[in-house]
Amino acid sequence: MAPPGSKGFGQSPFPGGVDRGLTLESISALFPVFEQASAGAISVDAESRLTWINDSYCRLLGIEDPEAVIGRPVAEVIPATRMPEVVRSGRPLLLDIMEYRGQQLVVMRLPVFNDAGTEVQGAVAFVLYDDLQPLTPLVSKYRRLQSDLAAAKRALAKRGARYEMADFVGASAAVLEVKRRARLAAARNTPVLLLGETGTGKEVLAQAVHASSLRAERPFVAVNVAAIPDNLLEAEFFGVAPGAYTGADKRQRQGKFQLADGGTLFLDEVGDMPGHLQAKLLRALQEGEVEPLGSNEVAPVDVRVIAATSRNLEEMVAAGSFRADLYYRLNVLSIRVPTLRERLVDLGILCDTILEKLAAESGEPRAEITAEAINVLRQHDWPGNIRELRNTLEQTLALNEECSVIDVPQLLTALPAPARRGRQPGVPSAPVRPLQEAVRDAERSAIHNALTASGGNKAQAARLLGIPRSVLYEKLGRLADMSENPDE
Ligand SMILES: Nc1ncnc2c1ncn2[C@@H]1O[C@H](COP(=O)(O)OP(=O)(O)OP(=O)(O)O)[C@@H](O)[C@H]1O
Repeated sequence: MAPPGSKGFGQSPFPGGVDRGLTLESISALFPVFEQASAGAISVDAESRLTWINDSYCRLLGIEDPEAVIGRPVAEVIPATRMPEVVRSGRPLLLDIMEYRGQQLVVMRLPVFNDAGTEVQGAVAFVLYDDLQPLTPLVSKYRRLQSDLAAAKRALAKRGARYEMADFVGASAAVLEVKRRARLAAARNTPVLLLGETGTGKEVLAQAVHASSLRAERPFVAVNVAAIPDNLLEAEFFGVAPGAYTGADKRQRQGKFQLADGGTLFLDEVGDMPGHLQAKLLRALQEGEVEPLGSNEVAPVDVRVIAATSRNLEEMVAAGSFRADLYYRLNVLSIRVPTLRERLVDLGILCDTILEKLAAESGEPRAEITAEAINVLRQHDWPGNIRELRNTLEQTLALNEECSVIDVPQLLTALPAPARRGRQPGVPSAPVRPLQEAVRDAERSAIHNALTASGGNKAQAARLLGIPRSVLYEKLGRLADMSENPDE
């Protein structure tokens, strides 16, 4: 039956029109059909007191003396009933599952209106099924879909965070301390600040903290502040309201904060954040709300922030280029991630893990590395840290076909020049040459090192070298000219 006021199409089944709720008169024709087809029926008055109950419902509920329950509030007789809600709202509950002493009953509840259709004068209810058996296929399909959904959500969350605590490899005292603090961070919900040079594993650690936290099943969203042009950062972080500017999407575009809702947002290179956005980030952290670009409304977000930087934030605060209030907000729990130079004892285990990963990625047999080769690696300074170590091992394998054991000669094909010279005190490490030539070679080697460490990323290499990107391009151009005309 169409509810009062609803629209429909085609020829109406009720030519006289339907403009009232169910009245006693209209329900009386249908009542016997429902009553006999169902496993039980009751009616209540405008105060939700039981006015009538049939035999089968009494049997179902185990009521021996029906007279004793008539006139009592229905909720006293059937504690899980929602009849009072139907009487109060005047809205039917067409299908509901109600628990009664361990059984699950599928029930339908309908409000009953007075003749004028203006006031609820009670309600009737029918037990459609007293056993879920006939609904089993439906229920099991629902359960299967629920568990597929949960599995898909878990897989999605894992895709966000690929690393766990065990992936932060190392057994040195410095690494054990890092892991102790990371576990502490995982158990809390406060912001975490990861400090360390490029390639030391800050992102690995951020993912590990997320994976060990209560938010592990929720998203892990990473954003590298240095990699996004300043004018796009605000939209990237906080999203864009529909039609915020000419050409903007008609729909709302979610920012990283909204995408990370319920989970963790990893802000890499937070020291590169421009001033005006630092204020907005501070507000998001303090108030737990964000304001999409072009919107005057704020939206609540529940995000745990892990920030990382290779820059000296304290110095930046002193110089006025990083807000002190944001710094203190981010620096609730800080973890200094050690450089590879500080934990050379971990070289062996790191090489082992990296070679294992490289084999899994390429499908080739796993290569071994000799103790002598590791000794050579120990001589190097590793400005690009573990990322550089990984690149060096990857290049060694690429340059030495079918290499099953990496020994010193294989390693030297890929290792940047300075480490090859070794450190022999008292013996010149290279022939004495004119200073200009030595400086040029040192510059070439420093640039080569930085590019290897950054995996060819020139912006990152320039940062490692402590020079602007434009200067790096200029130097690369000059070095290229020199290799073409070596006598210049
Ligand atoms: N402790 C570790 N154990 C194993 N692998 C590591 C470890 N730390 C880093 N790596 C590997 O080194 C590479 C660089 O790590 P990651 O990106 O986490 O460094 P980062 O400090 O965040 O660098 P950046 O500051 O340049 O973003 C990755 O390939 C990562 O798998």
